[in-house]
Order: sequence, then structure tokens, then C-alpha cells
Amino acid sequence: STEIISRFQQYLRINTAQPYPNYSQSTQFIVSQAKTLGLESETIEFVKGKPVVLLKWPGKTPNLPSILLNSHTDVVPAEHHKWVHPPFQAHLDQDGNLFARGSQDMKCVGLQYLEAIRGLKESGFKPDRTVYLSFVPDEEIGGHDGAERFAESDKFQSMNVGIVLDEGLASPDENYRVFYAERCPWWLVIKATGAPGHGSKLYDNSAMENLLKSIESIRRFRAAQFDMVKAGLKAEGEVVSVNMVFLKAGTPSPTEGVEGHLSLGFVMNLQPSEAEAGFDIRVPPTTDPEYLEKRLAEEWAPSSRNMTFQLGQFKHKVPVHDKFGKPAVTATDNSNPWYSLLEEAVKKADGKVGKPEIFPASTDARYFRHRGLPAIGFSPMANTPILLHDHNEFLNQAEYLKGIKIYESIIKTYASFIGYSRDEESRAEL
Ligand SMILES: CSCC[C@H](NC=O)C(=O)O
Ligand SMILES: [Zn+2]
Ligand SMILES: [Zn+2]
Repeated sequence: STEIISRFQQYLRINTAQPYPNYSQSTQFIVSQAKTLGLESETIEFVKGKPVVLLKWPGKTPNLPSILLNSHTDVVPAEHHKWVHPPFQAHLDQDGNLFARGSQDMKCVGLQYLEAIRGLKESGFKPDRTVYLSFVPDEEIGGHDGAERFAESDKFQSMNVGIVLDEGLASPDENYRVFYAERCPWWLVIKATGAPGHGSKLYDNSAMENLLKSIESIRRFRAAQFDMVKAGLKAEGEVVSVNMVFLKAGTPSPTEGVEGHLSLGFVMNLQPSEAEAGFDIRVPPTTDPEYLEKRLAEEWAPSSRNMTFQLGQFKHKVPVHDKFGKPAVTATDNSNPWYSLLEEAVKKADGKVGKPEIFPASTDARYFRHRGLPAIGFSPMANTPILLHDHNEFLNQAEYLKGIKIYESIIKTYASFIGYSRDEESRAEL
């Protein structure tokens, strides 16, 4: 098992942090792992410099829909000096905790898939269904040049995928968490305009006052949503989250060193004529988007208060709308055999799963769900604090090894499931 851990460390040490991920090194690493495992590999650049590494373990019955194990290779940046151990050193401490950016999100999962396959191959197991692994780029910046392109490709179509596994979240208790849907990201910028004026004058309808009224109203909404979570009435993924992420206002005055001026960077005795605030909003699949858009237009950025807004995701500062409307949800009842098979497989490997949840943020799973496929978010990390995107992200090595056993059980169960669901049949006929 020291070899297993050192392979994990090798992967963690590759700096694939946005915005300049070293994808050539991660690709090289994954392809070399595939070779030692005897898996077929193919690297596809739907967008130049953004490799999707696709591995294949052919099944004995190749006409059965295949299983796709997806993981992203990029990680979010880290503030190196705020970590106890450098984020790309993959330091293993005395308690067996492995510190690295990506140890939870989600290099663990990508490599656990591979280690599980190694174990299964060594045991002589042969899959009925074909198992694919995809290592995709750019999830952390929206996945548009990675999983989105992949899911829309002819290649993907030809793979006849029947079920996708993707990332979940760590669980502080003993139950693994399972995700069947996710909230839709709405990035909102509201802008207020108003008459400028002397800093000493009290008057209505200044840009700052107009913006602050909106912020107050948005905060009341935020508190009401958060209260439902605090009271235990709703789970995190079942309410609308709203967080202000930037404030932009003031009249700049770059007078550093200029005689007679204070060097605050802003003019202090001038009320500005424009002010802006940005919000990260996440909308559960159960919330009516029209209701929220109405609320936005009428209460949060009313034109009667000289406010405008932009909604969407932003590419080069221009909003691009994601798929609004009804986000796709994966069934967890008996219409979806893959869900109960996963539960069963986890139990068989001595793991426990909690109630299925809505993922609070976004993952690449949405692109597969949009294709009409079931996708389950699952990262086997129990008794682990949730540290994705945080300082000092770590995963305990024993937990990592346990996760490999869990995946062995899942892959074995999935790959030897030859029952044909009605849904699969109708897809096969297309
Ligand atoms: C909405 S595109 C960005 C995707 C990103 N995913 C992980 O953190 C997220 O912010 O949820
Ligand atoms: Zn992730
Ligand atoms: Zn992430």
C-alpha cells in the first residue's frame, strides 16, 4: 500500500492549478498509469491544450451500455503561504493525513478508480460491460472546454454510456454522501446609478444608497434561506444560496505621492454616480427560475431605483447563459437500477451511504445529465472534514485506501450488471 500512496502523491504533486494547469504532465502521468494497467488510452483535445484523457477497459459484452468513471484533472489555486505544508508537496504527516490541493477535489477519485481497476484485474475479474475512465480538464472554470465538449462529441455518443460516476463531497460523519442533482449557478451583477454629489450632502437616490437598498433586500432573502438550513428544515442543496462576492464603487484618485493629496486611492468627498455588486447565487432544481428572476427584477435591481443587472456566467466579462430552466435530475427510485446498485455495492464493502442529496455547487455531472444520462456524484471520503477549495486540504491515507475498496465493489457490481432496464432499452433503440 505504500506504492498506492506514493502513486497518489505523484499525481498530487503535478501542479494543475487554474489558471495555468500543467495538463501535459497530468496527461503523461495518467497515460503511463494506463499502460501499466493494460488499459487502452486515447488523448483527445476538443480544444487545443485542453486534453481529455480517455481510458478503456473493454467488456465481454460490448453491446451493453458502458460505465463512465469521470474525474477532472485541474484544481483550484492555493495560497501557498497559508498552508501548513506546501499544497503541491503532498506531505504525509504522522497521523497519515496527506496534504495537497486536489487531495479531496478530486485527484483522489481519479486515482482511486485506477487503483480499483488494478485490484480487480489482479483478482482476475473480467467486466461484462465496458468501463471507461475520463480525465477531463477545466472543471473548476466551468468545464466548457472539457466535459461539456466531450459530452456533446461523436466520440461520446459512440461510447454508448449508460451510467456516469462523478465527484461528490467529503462527509464529516461515517456516512458517504451521494448526489443525484446539483444547483444551477446564477452569477449576478447589479449596478446602481444616481446623481453624484458633495460628500457632505444628504440626498436620496445616490448610486450608493440605491445599491445598499438592494443589498439589504438580498441579505434578507439570504437570511431566510439560511435560517431554513440552520433550523434543519432543508438541506444545503435545497435552498437558494446567495453570497456577495464583490463590491465595486468609488471615484478613483491615484494620487500616491502627489503633493497635498491623501493617498487613499479614492476621492473622499464625492458621492459616486455608479456602484456595482456581484453575487454567486445557486438555485436548486426545485426552485422556479421565473419566480426568482421576477424577484430580481422587482426587488433586487428595480429599474425604478435606477438599477440594472446582468445574469449568467461570464466569459471575458460578457454574460453567457448556462442552461437555465429545469436542470436534469438523476432518479434515485427503482426506475434507476444504478442508484440501488451503488448503495448495495457500498454496503457490501462495509461502507454506509446517507440520504441522496443535491450537490450545492456545480460539477461536470450536469453535462452528462443534460444528455439524458443518469449521473451520480460520489467521492468516498467519510470521517473527513470538507476542505475542498480550502487551505490545508487533506485526506487521510487510510480513508483513501478504504475508498479504493469501495470502488472495487462498485465497479465490480456495475460491470457485471447485465439486467437491462427499460430506459436502457429505449436508448439502445435510438
Ligand atoms: C459554474 S462553473 C464553475 C464550476 C465550479 N465547480 C466547482 O467548484 C463551481 O463554482 O461550482
Ligand atoms: Zn471538483
Ligand atoms: Zn472544485
